Amino acid sequence: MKVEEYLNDIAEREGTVHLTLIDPASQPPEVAADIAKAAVEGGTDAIMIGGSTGAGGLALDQTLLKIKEQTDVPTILFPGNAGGLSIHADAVLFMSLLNSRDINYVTTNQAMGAPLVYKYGIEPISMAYIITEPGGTVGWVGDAKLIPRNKPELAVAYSLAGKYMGMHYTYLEAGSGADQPVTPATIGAVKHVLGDNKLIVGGGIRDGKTAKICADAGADMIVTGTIVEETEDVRNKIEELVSAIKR
Ligand SMILES: CC(C)=CCC/C(C)=C/CC/C(C)=C/CC/C(C)=C/COP(=O)(O)OP(=O)(O)O
Ligand SMILES: O=P(O)(O)OC[C@@H](O)CO
Ligand SMILES: [Mg+2]
Repeated sequence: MKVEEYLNDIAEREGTVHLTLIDPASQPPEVAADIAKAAVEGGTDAIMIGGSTGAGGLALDQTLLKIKEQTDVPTILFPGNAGGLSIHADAVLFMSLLNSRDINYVTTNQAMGAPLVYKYGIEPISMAYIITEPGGTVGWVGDAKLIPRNKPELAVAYSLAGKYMGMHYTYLEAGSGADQPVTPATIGAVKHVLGDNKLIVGGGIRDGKTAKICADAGADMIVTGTIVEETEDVRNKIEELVSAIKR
């Protein structure tokens, strides 16, 4: 089964998908694999691998290989640029940062990376990537014209544009480690216009209660990264998040 189908199927059956984001630059491959294994035991549906700085090359390949030794859920690349691709991944969130001012993040990295995706046989999942305030490192690196927190209509406009350009997924990002996630009002307004297209929400989600607010507002998939890196008991934390968002 394709990864996209696998995720959509879980979203339909269980209400919401949980994705664990691992930054290959944050820990050695063995440690990343231990985190991934505990996350899968806690009920996460797939592992996303990426980072906005220094997340490519050998560390990326080795992190993927170790994770694949320890887990059997799909591995999905979340590349900061064309260097964030690896032959060892199952799929890639093939995204355009729609509200970037920098053409590199709108189409150039995609063009430079596309031949590798083709050659390696990685499944591309087309995605509109939209960054809201506060935006964090990824907002800065991606030179995003950040959507104000209290302007759902701007997030709606970009999301609709992505849908009309044929992108299957939309990702509303508040930035890794954000003090607060995207507002429920923005999530709800975007999901309303997306209809069956899948909505991913991430950035600043640290507990089950917050994850549930995002899921109830309309998120089909919830991404958590920082909290997984920071917590002592990964399995327990993922269980908390997963049980809050699944029916
Ligand atoms: C499709 C291809 C080949 C490339 C896409 C290139 C684009 C559009 C990138 C968007 C901008 C960008 C820098 C995205 C990075 C996404 C990401 C992995 C963010 C989260 O990383 P963390 O490592 O959790 O956060 P920090 O970077 O803050 O550590
Ligand atoms: O690290 P956190 O805050 O969980 O954010 C995850 C993801 O949305 C970052 O791209
Ligand atoms: Mg990082």
